[in-house]
Amino acid sequence: MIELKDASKAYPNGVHALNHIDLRIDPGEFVYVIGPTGSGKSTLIKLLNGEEVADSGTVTVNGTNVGALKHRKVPKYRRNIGCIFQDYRLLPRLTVYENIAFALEVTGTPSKQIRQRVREVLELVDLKDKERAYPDELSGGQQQRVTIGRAIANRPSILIADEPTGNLDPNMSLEIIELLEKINQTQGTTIVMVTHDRELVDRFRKRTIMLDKGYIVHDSSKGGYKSL
Ligand SMILES: Nc1ncnc2c1ncn2[C@@H]1O[C@H](COP(=O)(O)OP(=O)(O)OP(=O)(O)O)[C@@H](O)[C@H]1O
Repeated sequence: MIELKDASKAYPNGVHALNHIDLRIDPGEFVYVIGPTGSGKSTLIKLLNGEEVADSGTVTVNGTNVGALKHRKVPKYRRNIGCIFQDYRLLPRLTVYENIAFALEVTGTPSKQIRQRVREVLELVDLKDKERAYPDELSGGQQQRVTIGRAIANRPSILIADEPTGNLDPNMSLEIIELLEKINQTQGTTIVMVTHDRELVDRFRKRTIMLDKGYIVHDSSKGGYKSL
C-alpha cells in the first residue's frame, strides 16, 4: 500500500512542488496521475521511489517509511518498485534478452532462475521473437515493452510509469496501456502512471488523480478527464 500523509516538498530554489498531499493507493490499483506541466507529478513519483525526501509529512510504501530510509537501504527498497520512463533507457549494446536478464543479475538472481524468468517476461510482454534483437532494431513501442519487461523482472509490487506513452503514436500507446492492464490484472501489480494523454485517460477509465500547483485538486474513482 502507498500512503502519503500531509506530505510536502519544496526544492532548494524555493519552489513548492507538493503541498500537504494526503493520498492512499491500495495494492492492485491502477491509478493515473495527471495535471499541467510543473504541477508536481514527477516529484510525487520521486517521493515514492526514494529519489527525493518529503520536507514534512510521511510517505509510506508497503510499510516502509521511505523518507526515513538509510541511504544504503534505498537500492534494496527500489527493487520492489519498477520504474519506466518516457525515454526507454535500455542498454544499447545488450540484446532484448540481455537487457531483461541484466535487471535480474544485479539483484543476484541465480542464473538458472534468470533464464526461466526472462522467458516468462518475454512471453508476458510479447517479445519472444525479438530476444536477440538490439534496442536500435526495435520500434519505439517494442523498446517500451522491453523496459516494462525489465521493470517487472524482479516482480515488484508497484510499477511506476512516468509518461510511458509520451514518445509513442496512438496505436503504440494503446499497446502499452493494454500491456500495463494485463500486468495489473494478471500479476496484481499496483500501477501508478503519470500521463498527459487525454485520449488514454478517457478511453481506459481508471482512478484519476489530478495535481495542480502541488495540490491534489481531483481524485476521481470513475476516471477520465470528463468526470473531473
Ligand atoms: N530539482 C529541482 N530543483 C528545483 N525545482 C524543481 C526541481 N524539480 C522540479 N522542480 C520544480 O518543481 C515543480 C514541480 O515539478 P515536477 O517535475 O514535479 O512537475 P511535473 O508535473 O512532473 O511537470 P511535467 O509535466 O512538466 O513533467 C516545478 O515548478 C519545477 O520547476
